[in-house]
Amino acid sequence: MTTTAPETPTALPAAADAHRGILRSVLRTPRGSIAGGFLLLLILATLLAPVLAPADPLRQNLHHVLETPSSRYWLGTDSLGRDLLSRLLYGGRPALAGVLEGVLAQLVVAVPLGVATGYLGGRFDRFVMRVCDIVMSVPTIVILLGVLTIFDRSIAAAMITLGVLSAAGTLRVVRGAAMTVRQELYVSAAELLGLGRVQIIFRHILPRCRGVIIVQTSLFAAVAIGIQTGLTFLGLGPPPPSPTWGGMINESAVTLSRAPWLLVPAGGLIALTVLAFGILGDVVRDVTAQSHTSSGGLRARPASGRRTAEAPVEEPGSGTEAPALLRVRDLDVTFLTPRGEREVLTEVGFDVRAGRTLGLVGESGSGKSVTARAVLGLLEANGAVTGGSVRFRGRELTRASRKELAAIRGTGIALISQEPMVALDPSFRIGAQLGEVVRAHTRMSRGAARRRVLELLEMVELPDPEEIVTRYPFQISGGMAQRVAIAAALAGSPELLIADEPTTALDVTVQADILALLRRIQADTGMAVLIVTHDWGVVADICSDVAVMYAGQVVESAPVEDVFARPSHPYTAALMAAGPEHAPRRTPIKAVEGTVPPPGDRPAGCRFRTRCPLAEADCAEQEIPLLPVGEHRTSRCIHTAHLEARR
Ligand SMILES: Nc1ncnc2c1ncn2[C@@H]1O[C@H](COP(=O)(O)OP(=O)(O)OP(=O)(O)O)[C@@H](O)[C@H]1O
Repeated sequence: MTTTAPETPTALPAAADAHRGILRSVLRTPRGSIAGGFLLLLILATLLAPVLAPADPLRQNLHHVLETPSSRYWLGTDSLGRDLLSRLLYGGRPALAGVLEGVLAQLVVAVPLGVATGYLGGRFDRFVMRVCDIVMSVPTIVILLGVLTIFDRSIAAAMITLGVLSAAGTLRVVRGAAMTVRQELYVSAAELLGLGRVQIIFRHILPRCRGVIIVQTSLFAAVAIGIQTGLTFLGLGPPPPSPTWGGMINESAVTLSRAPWLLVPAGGLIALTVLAFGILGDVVRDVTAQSHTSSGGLRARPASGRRTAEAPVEEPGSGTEAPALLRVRDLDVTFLTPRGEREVLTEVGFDVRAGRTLGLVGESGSGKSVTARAVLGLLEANGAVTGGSVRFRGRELTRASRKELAAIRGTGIALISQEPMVALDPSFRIGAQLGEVVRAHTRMSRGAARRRVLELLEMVELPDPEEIVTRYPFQISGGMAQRVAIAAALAGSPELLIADEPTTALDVTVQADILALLRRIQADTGMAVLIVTHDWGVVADICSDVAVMYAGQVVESAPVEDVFARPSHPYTAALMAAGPEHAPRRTPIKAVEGTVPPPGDRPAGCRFRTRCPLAEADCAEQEIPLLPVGEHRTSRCIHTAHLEARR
């Protein structure tokens, strides 16, 4: 699970392109440029109809009826001798105005509600979805005919109604996109850094939904033009002799056998317009899909692929009397899976004291990440804290409201993650992102926030902060991104920093620098650190206390020197079998034979007993509690004496 990021700036030209603007990317494709160009010309031509039209669209000339195209009448004339080109140009105005009215109505309803429901979820989401179900079951055409009757054939009223009714479908699509973006780590990171919900929606969610919004708008425009012309074909809307595209089709139908050409200009233009909107929607979809693929490396990893750790302790050995800043006790977390409920954490407990660093260690699947997420109140939707407590500065977090948690994040507790790149929104420059975080915590002017950003970048020892602020995340290396993430975490001067494998994704040479930086910042600020790691080198380098996790429990906790000197759980001993003094620095924890049993498959009694060299019959008899094994030390083993004897 360890991935190493190259220390050269990540080259993602496709992603860079994607972020330069959907419109430009669309216009670079042949289909997009033709469809876009056609629509642009159409809009300009209809707007400039009074200038461009060769004749008055209402002027009749009964000497020239039903003419085919000629140098005088470029597109011919209708049954009353009116110039078809002029009527088409003028008729485009109500058609495109109708589309605009419908599109605006749809956007006004669908975008705010779609983004809000996708991001916020919960009861509000469920209520809006039920309303959507009802709206979608209503027969649109019947409502439109009713509206036309009530509003005296007003096409504007009909198109606005069409937009509102169609918003239900678009809302669902936008909601889906917002839900996906909601899972991105940079959104969690923004929450953790203390950004408000409205800020997150405008800065992170909405920009990432714009692709689907444009696609939906284009496709709706294609439908709207069909409906607008259909209604005018039926004689609704502006009464004759006002030119409308639908009306022109209607007129051509009357003389179809005598003058079939009459159908071609209006019919062709409507078909081309519908086609152009459709193609534009397709191209935007392709372009945005490409941009998502090309920035695939920046997406959140699935939950099971992440790491964190915790450990249960009564008084995890710290050797100091400082009160615990973070106190976790008997924490149970359960996930609802396709195979039923699974208790992933059982009675996890540990303390993190001011100025100290607790390392959570354990193999993959031991529950480290879930512990960290539970502390931060960021469990996935299928997970819940089912027991125990998480207290920060004495305040219970498991029952805290969203608002209370938001107030603590960033200024109380901050997070840096394993892959800093995913915690940074690829669409914004570093300076803008950091500035936003700084301003979320302080009521600074933009200028003051900019100075603070430069200060923070200097604090994390980044060379040339003035230049760094102008770069996008994909233009900096993994090590630099981690420093930026640390700078963002420090913006709110947090008392506790949770570092989820902060060096795992980095090049070995950069890992030591980042750890040294963390150590220095901790010494300067006195903040507490909870660090999740697989790496005994990291533990030795930076931790003052250790909590070892196995199969959803803390099995040992102690001051770091004690653990290295004399592990008091066979699992810890097995993990350290190579001996930290012999193990190369910053090497992953040595694997113990076998694997961590998954939540549904844990043995009764001691969870480690199936892999334990010291296991005896009594290990299976009952769950083993955390037992004190010395000052500030606890172990979940009833045979520690045997461990001593084997030394
Ligand atoms: N959303 C979820 N739904 C169901 N099970 C989950 C979910 N998230 C985590 N788990 C399970 O919880 C257990 C602990 O996972 P966790 O990611 O905390 O382990 P970890 O010790 O951090 O491992 P790693 O170091 O590989 O990240 C695993 O068995 C995992 O499958």
